Amino acid sequence: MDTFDVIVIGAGPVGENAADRASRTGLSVAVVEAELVGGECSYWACIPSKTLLRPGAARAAAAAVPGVADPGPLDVAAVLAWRDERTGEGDDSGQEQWLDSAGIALVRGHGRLVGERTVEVTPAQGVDDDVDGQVRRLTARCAVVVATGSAPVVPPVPGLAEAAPWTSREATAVESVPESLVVVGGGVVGCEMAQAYADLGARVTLLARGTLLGGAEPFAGEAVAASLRDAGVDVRLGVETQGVERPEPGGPVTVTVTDADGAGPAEVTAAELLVATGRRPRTGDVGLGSIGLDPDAPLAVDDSTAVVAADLDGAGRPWLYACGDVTGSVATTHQGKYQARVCGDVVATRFGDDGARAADVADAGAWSRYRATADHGAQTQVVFTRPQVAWVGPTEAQARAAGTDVEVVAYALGDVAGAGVTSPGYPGRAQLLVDRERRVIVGATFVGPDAGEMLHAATIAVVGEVPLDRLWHAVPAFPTVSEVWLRLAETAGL
Ligand SMILES: Cc1cc2nc3c(=O)[nH]c(=O)nc-3n(C[C@H](O)[C@H](O)[C@H](O)COP(=O)(O)OP(=O)(O)OC[C@H]3O[C@@H](n4cnc5c(N)ncnc54)[C@H](O)[C@@H]3O)c2cc1C
Ligand SMILES: NC(=O)c1ccc[n+]([C@@H]2O[C@H](COP(=O)([O-])OP(=O)(O)OC[C@H]3O[C@@H](n4cnc5c(N)ncnc54)[C@H](O)[C@@H]3O)[C@@H](O)[C@H]2O)c1
Repeated sequence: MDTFDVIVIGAGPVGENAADRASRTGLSVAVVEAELVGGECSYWACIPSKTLLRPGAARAAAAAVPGVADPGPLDVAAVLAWRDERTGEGDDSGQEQWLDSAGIALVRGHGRLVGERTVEVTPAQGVDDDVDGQVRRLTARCAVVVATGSAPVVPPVPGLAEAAPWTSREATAVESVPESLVVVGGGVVGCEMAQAYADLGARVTLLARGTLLGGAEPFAGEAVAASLRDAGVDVRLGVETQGVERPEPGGPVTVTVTDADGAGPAEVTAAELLVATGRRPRTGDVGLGSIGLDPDAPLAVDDSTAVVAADLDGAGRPWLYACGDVTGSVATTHQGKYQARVCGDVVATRFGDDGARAADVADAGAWSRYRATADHGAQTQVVFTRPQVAWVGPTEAQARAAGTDVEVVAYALGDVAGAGVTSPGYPGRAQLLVDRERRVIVGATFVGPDAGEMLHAATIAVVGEVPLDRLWHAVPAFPTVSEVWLRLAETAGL
């Protein structure tokens, strides 16, 4: 059967979720996947990177506690073996079985729109495809969801592409750790991989155009830069990459940089080079031109995840949806899956049960399950460096630029009793942004060991718009690091 109610292009974490939710009112759903079911996150991003980072964090936590013997260097082979175990060594048969058990059809191959609600699937390189070298044409009775993710950007620096640099794929899939690594880009991937490779014993140089972690509060990037330097990483801020040379394929690579003020040039030579300069939504080869959309732009969506620029179907309903990295509005698995839950529920309700409940979607309020409202002011992110950096909502600068009069309330994590019994010199800081007019928290940043585990309390406070006076009654347990919430409330005047 080549006709389904819903076709999802891309079976990453986001596409899988959207397909699952869309099938819950009995709609037939197919997902088209060109590589591995589970997407970037499972095999070349979140999961491998976190397994590479966790051993170093565990070692540092143990080493910080008096009386614990020096844990010594990491067992690199064991770390890589654990990474392989967690990523399933590129075997997606478990994910395939899950799709099967959920009643979702998997079509392996490369999907492209060729008109309204029509998707052509062609063989994809290196994939055991279902199209047997043939082109297969799928028709969707109701909706098409694009969840094709994103691809790394390699900037047009002279010699860079020719040097065959690593992107995050090679960095997370490594079989042996190079003696030295130069990382271009001081964002999330650059900082996490600089941390991981320093932990694994490589001599690391991190080249950042500006400061580190530009999307977070400035104090977060400063803390990560200081800690990476303590770990032996050569962190160079405010440098511009001018050129790359690699005379022998696989041989040493030399990067030429200048300071922002033009000083230099200086050269950095290393055994390997990682480019971590951002990602772009994967829209270029999805056939968007066939339906009059710009293939070079992210697929902008409204709060119901309907693609804004797409035409409606004959009954006046949106038929094209998108979620995850491809929208350009989120770049994490958890926010993409949030969009996917909204998308799947919108599609299932709008088109399922013969459309009997379509009005539920049309009339939905901002905080209904049919609107991705948290995308606007409550996106979360955790960076798994040491210290970890975790935040929800806008930074102070972003909040002020949006016209919100915020009070900044900050407290040193090391000054709470729970930190004092965790380890001497416990580092870190918690910061809340309080809307002065409404007396609710609109943003929060935590920097410290395991800071990501403290984030969700803040996310609940932001999404729930919990008044500070009520938050006062949420009593953190003694002696935990989360007692910082009490200290923050006191600092805010309670
Ligand atoms: C190194 C690294 C570490 C990261 N760590 C984290 C983390 O710790 N936490 C976090 O939340 N996020 C993390 N991210 C971000 C996270 O990986 C992405 O946000 C997430 O993978 C997006 O999911 P997605 O389903 O939108 O896209 P993807 O995971 O990219 O999946 C898209 C899928 O679509 C398929 N596809 C694309 N085009 C087609 C086509 N035309 N036809 C058929 N199939 C197609 C692809 O093969 C792929 O399987 C990390 C990213 C990187 C690079
Ligand atoms: N823990 C997590 O949630 C996690 C981990 C890794 C990646 N991710 C996601 O993956 C996405 C991609 O990560 P990323 O680090 O590649 O992107 P990023 O946008 O976080 O950082 C890119 C960095 O590269 C710099 N840059 C851009 N062009 C440059 C150039 N020509 N020369 C030097 N520097 C340049 C930018 O100034 C920026 O600092 C992120 O948006 C992030 O959300 C998430």
